[in-house]
Amino acid sequence: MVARVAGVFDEKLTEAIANSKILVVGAGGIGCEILKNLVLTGFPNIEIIDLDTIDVSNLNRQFLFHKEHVGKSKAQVAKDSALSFNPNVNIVAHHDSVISNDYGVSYFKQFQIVMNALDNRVARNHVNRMCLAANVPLIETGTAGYAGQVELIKKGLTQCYECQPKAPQKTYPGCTIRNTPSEPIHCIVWAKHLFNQLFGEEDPDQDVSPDTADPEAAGEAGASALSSEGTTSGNVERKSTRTWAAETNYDPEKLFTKLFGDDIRYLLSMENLWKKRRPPTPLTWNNLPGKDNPQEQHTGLPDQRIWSLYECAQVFNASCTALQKDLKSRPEGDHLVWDKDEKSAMDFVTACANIRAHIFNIPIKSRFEIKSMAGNIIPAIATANAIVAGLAVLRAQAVLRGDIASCTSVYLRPKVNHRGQLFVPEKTLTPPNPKCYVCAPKPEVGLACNLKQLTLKDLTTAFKEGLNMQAPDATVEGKGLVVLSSEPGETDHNNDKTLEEIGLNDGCALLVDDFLQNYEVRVRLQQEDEEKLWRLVTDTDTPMPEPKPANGSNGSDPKPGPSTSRDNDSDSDLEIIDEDDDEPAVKPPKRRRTEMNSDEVVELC
Ligand SMILES: Nc1ncnc2c1ncn2[C@@H]1O[C@H](COP(=O)(O)OP(=O)(O)OP(=O)(O)O)[C@@H](O)[C@H]1O
Ligand SMILES: [Zn+2]
Repeated sequence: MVARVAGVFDEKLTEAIANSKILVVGAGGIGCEILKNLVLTGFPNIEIIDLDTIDVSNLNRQFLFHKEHVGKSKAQVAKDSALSFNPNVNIVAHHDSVISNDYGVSYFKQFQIVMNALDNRVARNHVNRMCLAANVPLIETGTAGYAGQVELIKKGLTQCYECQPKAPQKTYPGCTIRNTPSEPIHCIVWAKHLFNQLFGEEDPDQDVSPDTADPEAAGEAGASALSSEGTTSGNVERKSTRTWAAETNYDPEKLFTKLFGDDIRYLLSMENLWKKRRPPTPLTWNNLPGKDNPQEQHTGLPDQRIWSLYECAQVFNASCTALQKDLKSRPEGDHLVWDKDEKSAMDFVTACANIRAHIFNIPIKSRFEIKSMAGNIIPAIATANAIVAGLAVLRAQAVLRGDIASCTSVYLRPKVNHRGQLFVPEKTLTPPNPKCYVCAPKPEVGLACNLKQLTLKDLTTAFKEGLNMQAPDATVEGKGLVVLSSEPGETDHNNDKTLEEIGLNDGCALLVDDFLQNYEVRVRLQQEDEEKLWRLVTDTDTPMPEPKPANGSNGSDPKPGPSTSRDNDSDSDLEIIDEDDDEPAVKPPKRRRTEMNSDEVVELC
């Protein structure tokens, strides 16, 4: 292996590699490449964690996996394949989530470097905190299509993964989704919400029924709707879609009639909506176009063929039945999770999105196109993964040499820029944000909420979802009074009490900590009567300190530096650079991190 060939690396690096232990988190597109590079470079001790099993769709770019491995643990197969290149490496594979109690701070402390090859923000945030707590350098990687990035996160020296706020996820106004869709994506989001309402985790923000509070309808909806013929069938009564469906035993015809007939008639009765728009056309189960049309000759892949409306209804029928069966086979209270790779789930969304699109005169799409839009799929490019993994291992070598200053973030651009660069390095390390609510010496954040309404249960959700904690404990600052305990049963009896009821008021500060993450943050409560239950107030306007030119970097280069922004549709949380010649060289890059999970956040309008 390279590190053992005399003269390739200097003695210091050869020794550092020989004594190193590296953790790779994620054995997907980038993780497999990193593992292969580490093994071929001669790194002797590696651990790899991945929670997933191998899917056939991974085989086109995850070259440690082959057809016979489908269904097997990614971590284990990655280990076995990598050992075939170099059987002398000590690799430990964990088929597990990195967000597990088994991987605490002391686990992380045994590594010289952690390398992230993940695909979601929650896991990235978690590893970021573990590495800060353990004071282990973290090399964070990501790709989106042909673009990619590698950045080093080192406590006290660089920004952490959470130093800059992430741009919000792509949102669509709730009334567009529920009342006035105009693009295929609106129907696809609606169909995914419908899946959750019927079979998944019910979320009140994902209501799919007509929105009578739509300001555009200006209150005239209710009266005319109630008097209209189509709403006498019980559908104006706004009961939960799940309750209604269960009462009909998920009868596909009845569901179809409600969703694509009665609800559409209800929408039509909101006349203001259709003054400047083409009104939708309600459908009837027994009278759908396309039944007698022979399938047109189609030469592409089956998934690329566009279904007739009749076929959509057939698929709706079959997928509803299959999903209901799946739901019924699970323990009481369990639910399905939408997955683009689950046949019935994908069929259901394709059929519902297309039926709704037809109703609203929106072009209908093939299953292939809908899958790509519903799953926010940016094609994963094997070469981009390989380049990023190569850069990551070069950075790992620099860290082991002690040359942290040269480990500036590097961006892989989809095309060469006007300076002929495909790889664009930052000129300097970007220092930590002193106001970061994760890596600041005394992390602090505001929580704006209505103290009269927010319950302790909601507070737990705010800490889990807003602060990305796994098991928060909270006490009142200065009093030591325990407000929330992660120990089951300790504070559960207060779950439904509001913050006001337990004596918390405006300006009160809580000390909130997560034992697993070794993370504590001071949370100031701020009374606010907003419609949103809670929101975090971060000090994001604080200007970043000027970065000092790093040794060995081209910090004195008078050429303008890159400004960065994130690809809003990226699932891999990637920063894409736009070159901006007007930026001064020393100005710190403005960063916006965004990440699309497959679920869009829908804002109420
Ligand atoms: N909490 C976690 N713990 C361990 N591994 C994780 C965790 N979250 C995600 N991963 C793993 O990170 C890897 C990311 O790889 P990649 O981005 O190539 O995604 P993929 O799931 O392999 O591909 P695709 O999403 O395109 O189907 C995946 O193998 C995934 O299982
Ligand atoms: Zn930070």
